[in-house]
Amino acid sequence: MSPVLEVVDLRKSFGGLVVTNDVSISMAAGDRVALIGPNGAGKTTFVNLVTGNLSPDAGDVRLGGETVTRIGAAGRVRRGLVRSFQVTRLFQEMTPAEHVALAILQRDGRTGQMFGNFLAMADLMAEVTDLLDTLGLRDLMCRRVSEIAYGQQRLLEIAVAMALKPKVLLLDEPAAGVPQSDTARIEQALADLPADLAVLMIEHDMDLVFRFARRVIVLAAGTIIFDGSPVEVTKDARVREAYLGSYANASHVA
Ligand SMILES: Nc1ncnc2c1ncn2[C@@H]1O[C@H](COP(=O)(O)OP(=O)(O)OP(=O)(O)O)[C@@H](O)[C@H]1O
Repeated sequence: MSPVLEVVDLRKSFGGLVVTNDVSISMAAGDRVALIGPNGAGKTTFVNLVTGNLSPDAGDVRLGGETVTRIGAAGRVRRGLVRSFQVTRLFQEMTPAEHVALAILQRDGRTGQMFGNFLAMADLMAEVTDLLDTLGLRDLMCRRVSEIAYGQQRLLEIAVAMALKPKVLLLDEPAAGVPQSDTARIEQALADLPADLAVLMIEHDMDLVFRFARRVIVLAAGTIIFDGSPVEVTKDARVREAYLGSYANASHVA
């Protein structure tokens, strides 16, 4: 299958520190990839380079075969590369329905036409309602974000990302900070993502990684030290040493 995302020899330094060291990965439609590694390994920097929030010193990013290295973040979103919206970027005074509606209008290049015509408005609201329903947020769609629980805000991030109809979705610790009682709902939302969507998730929670990912990439000091199956990752000596140690020894994985 031809890749939807290709990252080729990506390199980035901050001062004298090489944070992304000739990193290459390729993802196909339907991939479920977890990106793991110790704190400071360069995971967030890598995602920022892929999304266009940072410029690399060298290397290329390709989406569906098109080189987008010199295209900004908004242009990459239009081409189907979407990163989950961060809770910190949600507008506390706005409702989930308004967030999702704005994302749909942005996707369709209609942000100036929110109150265009009645039929278009009805279609928009139907799509908003459907999407929020899928994520279990329908009953909250007209509440302010400030009034809904943190776990629900994280679900709203996923809803906003999905409203943009991505081909590649990058998720940064989607369940971080969510109380244990609400993580099952987030895991369900991840399990329900469209089968043909390529998903790359940064995650520290190894139980979630092993339930979600069919492929694991390990970054350490800006270099990929492993790219393979979840079962193999626990057996890899370098990964155990750099990161997994106690988890693998506790043999949580079959
Ligand atoms: N804008 C910046 N300027 C200078 N150094 C930076 C900058 N951004 C990140 N770094 C450094 O780059 C290294 C990698 O950081 P990054 O946040 O990408 O790691 P990470 O793997 O995402 O870590 P964590 O798991 O803690 O989020 C760290 O040493 C960090 O201090």
